[in-house]
Amino acid sequence: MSQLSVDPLSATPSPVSPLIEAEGLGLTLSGHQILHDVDFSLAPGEIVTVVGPNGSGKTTLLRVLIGAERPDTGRITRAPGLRIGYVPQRLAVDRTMPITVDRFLALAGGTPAARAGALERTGIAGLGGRQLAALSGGQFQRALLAHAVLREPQLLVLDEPAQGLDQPGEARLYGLVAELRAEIGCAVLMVSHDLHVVMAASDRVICLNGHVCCEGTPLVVSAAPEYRALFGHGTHGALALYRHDHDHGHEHGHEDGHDHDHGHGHGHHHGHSHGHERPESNSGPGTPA
Ligand SMILES: Nc1ncnc2c1ncn2[C@@H]1O[C@H](COP(=O)(O)OP(=O)(O)OP(=O)(O)O)[C@@H](O)[C@H]1O
Repeated sequence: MSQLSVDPLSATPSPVSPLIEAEGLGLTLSGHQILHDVDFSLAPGEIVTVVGPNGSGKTTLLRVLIGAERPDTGRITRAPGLRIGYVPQRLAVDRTMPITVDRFLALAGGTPAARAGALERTGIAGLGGRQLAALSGGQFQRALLAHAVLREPQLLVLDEPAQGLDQPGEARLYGLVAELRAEIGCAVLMVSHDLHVVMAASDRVICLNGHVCCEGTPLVVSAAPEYRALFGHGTHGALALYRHDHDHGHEHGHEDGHDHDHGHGHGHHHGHSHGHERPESNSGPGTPA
């Protein structure tokens, strides 16, 4: 479906320029090709989730798209002055270095009122004086979100924002992400391993395995052969794959009770039949506003 805006002067619908548009992205690190031939486009207000096996390049793609990593090939166009709020995959807080939530937010700038507003928005009002290292997992992820929304971003980039949370906590966090999108009007680009969440909260899903295996609405992707080759059949595929891979050597206390799918799908499927279901406004070259 194409995204249109109405020009108040002419009252004629006009296509909305993408926030980020990229073509033919490729990146090799330490002699390993991490990404190749990746095309990408993100419209204002859209929620796009990247799924893929461990090591498939999801974090790297996010870093390339926000400009933290330079691709070897391809081109990226970002809307001029694009304000991005970023929650990285890992942020370790050293308990020996005390820092309160409010001081942490202050690192991103903003007035005390703006910081209080960000805490309010993310459901942790009143925790500003708490030590960052003393927060629960869910509170910590919310503090990271508060940091990311402080400057009213046009784009929120979230790399597994619900990691370490139990299922209800995960559902609440993604509910919050949807609320923030509605309130701020920002687009959201995130990495997630939870297909249920993807189905509920995303406008579009990109299945990545070094390249874009398939993309489209959650329903289209979950039925795509490329997706199923990676994650297996049924809605538990993605979750089970992730849980299994992360079950050894990590202390995820909440994982008991989940089915473990030992059919890894690590024979990475490189068939290129793109089940693309792109919004029309994303398919052509555009000059971002
Ligand atoms: N700076 C680097 N130098 C060399 N290899 C790297 C570097 N960064 C990432 N890689 C490799 O690139 C591959 C993709 O990593 P990336 O973190 O993007 O995957 P991912 O899909 O986000 O994985 P996960 O689901 O486990 O978080 C991995 O094999 C990783 O070891």
